[in-house]
Amino acid sequence: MRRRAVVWIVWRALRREPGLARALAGWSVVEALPALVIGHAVAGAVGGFAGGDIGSAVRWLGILAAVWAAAAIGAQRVVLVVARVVEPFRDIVLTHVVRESIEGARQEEGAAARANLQVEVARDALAAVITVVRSFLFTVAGVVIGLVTLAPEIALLVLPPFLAGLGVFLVSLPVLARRQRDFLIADERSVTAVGEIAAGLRDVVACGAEERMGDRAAGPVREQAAAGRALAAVTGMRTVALAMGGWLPLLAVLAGTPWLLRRDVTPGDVVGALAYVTQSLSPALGGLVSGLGMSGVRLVVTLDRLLTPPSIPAPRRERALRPAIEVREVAFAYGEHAAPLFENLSFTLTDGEHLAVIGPSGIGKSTLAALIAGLLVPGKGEVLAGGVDAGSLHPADRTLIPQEAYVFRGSLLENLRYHAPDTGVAAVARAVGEIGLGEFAERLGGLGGEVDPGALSAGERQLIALGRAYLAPARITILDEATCHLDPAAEARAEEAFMRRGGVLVVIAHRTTSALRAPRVLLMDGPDLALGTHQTLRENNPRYADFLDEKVPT
Ligand SMILES: Nc1ncnc2c1ncn2[C@@H]1O[C@H](COP(=O)(O)OP(=O)(O)OP(=O)(O)O)[C@@H](O)[C@H]1O
Repeated sequence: MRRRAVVWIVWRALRREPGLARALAGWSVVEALPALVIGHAVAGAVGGFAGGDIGSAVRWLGILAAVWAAAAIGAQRVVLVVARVVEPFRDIVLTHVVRESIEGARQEEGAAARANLQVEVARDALAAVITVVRSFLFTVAGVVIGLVTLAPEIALLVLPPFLAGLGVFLVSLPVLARRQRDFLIADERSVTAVGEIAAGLRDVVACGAEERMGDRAAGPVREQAAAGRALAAVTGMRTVALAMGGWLPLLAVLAGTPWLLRRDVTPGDVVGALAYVTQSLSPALGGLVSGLGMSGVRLVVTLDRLLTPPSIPAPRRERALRPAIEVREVAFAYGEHAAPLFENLSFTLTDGEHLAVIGPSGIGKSTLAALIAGLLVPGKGEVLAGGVDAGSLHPADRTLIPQEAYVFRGSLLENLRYHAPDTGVAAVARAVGEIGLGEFAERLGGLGGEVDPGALSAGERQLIALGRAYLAPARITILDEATCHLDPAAEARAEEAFMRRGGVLVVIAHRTTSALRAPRVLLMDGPDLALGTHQTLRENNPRYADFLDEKVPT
């Protein structure tokens, strides 16, 4: 379908302007003139010099120089004509993609913008393919005519190995195209995987999930390496084709020279034949092999993307609309012989739910946060976020703020809009008010005020990180003692802002007062975990009551 579409579009462009086909053919002939003339000119010049007819030799060289000059003009005109042939291709493909976009077949964010870029790439690739194939055909035609008119015996020596090399290349082309395509796709996958990890690197380090993330990236990287090796194997076929088609004819002429001389072929004709092979035939085959191998494959891969509707409908959007956490029979331990932190943990949080996790230091609260964020993998059971494995979440789908907040040198606005760069200033100002950043922003001189990370207190840094998470598009927010440097009133204000914001909120509590605000509370105080509301836990769970009594002075 793709190949037919390309041929159809090129055909339409040529039919729309019949003069275009004529101009392309005419200028291609001019461009290929040296391929036709070079052997005769060299043979004539050698014959002239050898026979003492310097005038004839110089005339032949003059003809060759004139032909090269004409070919240079021809090459320039060919570029202009090819540009006119491929321009309608750009318009037709782009119209097709935009129509699909409007009709909803591919309602991905930024699809049209990305398609525009890809269409440019495809157009350039098509121009390169047309240029290369056309140049090859006209050059080979020129060489064949030149050889046959120079000495048909030489054509007999040159053409069979050349055609064999061409055949090997054409046979290997589909496999080469497939392998190159696989390699490009594997390359993109590994870049995406590494890019996603890089985007969440701070969380990864904060949660000690380097190994897990390394494992996650290792799969695509290994696949890319395998695709690279498979590609290298067929690339060898290309070298064989080039050696057969480009260099065997040369050897055949050299080895056949005695035979040629016996059949009254002159030494000048033999040198002329060598010029045909080395200056025209071999470079033409090399150009076809590398041009089709690169531009042809790029054209096929890009058109594939453009003309085939995506088979996987944008999963991220849907997940973002239905945030939910499902922790199912999870067991986790750091290492084989370590005591398990959880043995059979299960709970579900739906959109709008808010859970506070409380428990003594070192019991595993941050570990639970990392499991929910998908930064750690449970030993048993599973953690789902938005219906998929939490480990496969895109970093933009959830926000995890650890204790030590990250801010960078730049304006307060830049710091706050880090995860949502398109947010309007009015929305940022509202978030500042909600989170309780107003006073600090005022001191800084407004949203444009410069943030100097070293000059800020830990609490101020936390407020900025909270404001940033509040504005982030993620609908799953995990605050891992992210308010520990705030005073209780500021902490309450920030948590309440997140509760009003919606989505799923998990607060790893630094103070037990967080539990009083949360509709659901998870008490971690040993392997038996208790989950309930503050009220039910207080009434039914003596450990919870003790824990609160210890922590909250009455
Ligand atoms: N990467 C790790 N490798 C091995 N053990 C770890 C690792 N991270 C944490 N631990 C251990 O796991 C246990 C739980 O740690 P975790 O940080 O989850 O507890 P916590 O309840 O969040 O503690 P705190 O309130 O002090 O932050 C602790 O004993 C800790 O030493």
